Amino acid sequence: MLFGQVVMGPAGCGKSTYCFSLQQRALDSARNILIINLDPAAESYSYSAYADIRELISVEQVEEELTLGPNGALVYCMEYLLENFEWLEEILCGLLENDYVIFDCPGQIELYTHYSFMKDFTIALKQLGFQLCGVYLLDAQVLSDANKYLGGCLSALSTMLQLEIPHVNILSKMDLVKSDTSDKVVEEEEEEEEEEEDNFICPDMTQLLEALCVTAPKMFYRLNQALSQLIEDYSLTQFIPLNIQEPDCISFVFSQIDQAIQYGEDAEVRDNDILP
Ligand SMILES: Nc1nc2c(ncn2[C@@H]2O[C@H](COP(=O)(O)OP(=O)(O)OP(=O)(O)O)[C@@H](O)[C@H]2O)c(=O)[nH]1
Repeated sequence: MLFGQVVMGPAGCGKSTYCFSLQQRALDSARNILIINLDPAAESYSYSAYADIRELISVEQVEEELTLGPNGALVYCMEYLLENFEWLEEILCGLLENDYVIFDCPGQIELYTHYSFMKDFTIALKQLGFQLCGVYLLDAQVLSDANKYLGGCLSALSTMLQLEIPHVNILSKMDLVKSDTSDKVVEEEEEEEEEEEDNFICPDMTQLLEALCVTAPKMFYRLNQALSQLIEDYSLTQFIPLNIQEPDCISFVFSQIDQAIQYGEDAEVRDNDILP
C-alpha cells in the first residue's frame, strides 16, 4: 500500500511552501517524503523534487510549439501527462513501503473544478495501489473578507466533490494573520473544549451570514443563507490552520490526513456492505 497527498489550491496559496515544510519536518519521522512537481509552468520551488512533470512536458515548450496561450498550454500539458501516464508509472514503480508521495499541483483551480483531469489522475494513481488524500490550501487572508472566504470554501467543496477522495482543508500562512482580522469571520474554539479541537478554525455560520449581508443587497439574503448552510452541512467549516513556524503543526496535519484516509477506507467498506 502506498500513501500520497494531492496538494491543490489557488495560485500563490502556499502549496510548494507546504510541500517543502512536509519534507523538512518529516526528516526525523518514519516517512520518506518524495515530492513530485506536477506544475508544468513552475519556475522554481524550494523542495528537492523526486520527479518533475517538466521532464516530460512544460508550458513553455507547448506555448512555443503549438502557439497556445498559458491556460491552453497548461491544460494540454495535463492531458499529455494522462496520455503518457507510463512516464509517472515508471517513476513510481520503485517505491518502498515508507515512501510517502506528495503531488504538488498547479494553481489553476479550474483544473480541479471544471476539468475531469485531476479525477482521472487520482483514479490512475489508485489503480497503482495509492491511498490518497486531497489537501486543499486556502490563503488565510481570505479570513478578512466574508465574500473571499465563501468563494474559497465553495472552490474547496467543488474540488472535494469532483475528486471523491478523502479530503482535508488547510488555511495556510497563519503566521500572517492577526487575531483581530480572523475574528471578523471566524472564532477559534472555546478554550475549555477538547485540546485537539483547538487546532481547528470553525467559523460561526450566523456570523458569516451577517458579514455577507453587510455588502450584499437584501435580495441575496436567502441565497447567502443557503450557501452558509451548504458549507456547514459539508463540514467545510473545519480548516486546519497551518503556521509553518510551529514545529508541531506539520505532525498535526499528518495525523488529520491519516485519519481522513482511514475514514475513507472505512466508508468504502461500509458502502460495499450497503450497496447491492
Ligand atoms: N509568511 C508566509 N508566507 C508564505 C507561506 N507559505 C507561502 N508563503 C509565500 O507565499 C508565496 C507563494 O508561495 P508558494 O508556496 O510558491 O505558493 P504556490 O501555491 O505553490 O504558488 P503557485 O505555484 O503559483 O500556485 C511565496 O512568496 C511564499 O514565500 C507561509 O506559511 N507564511
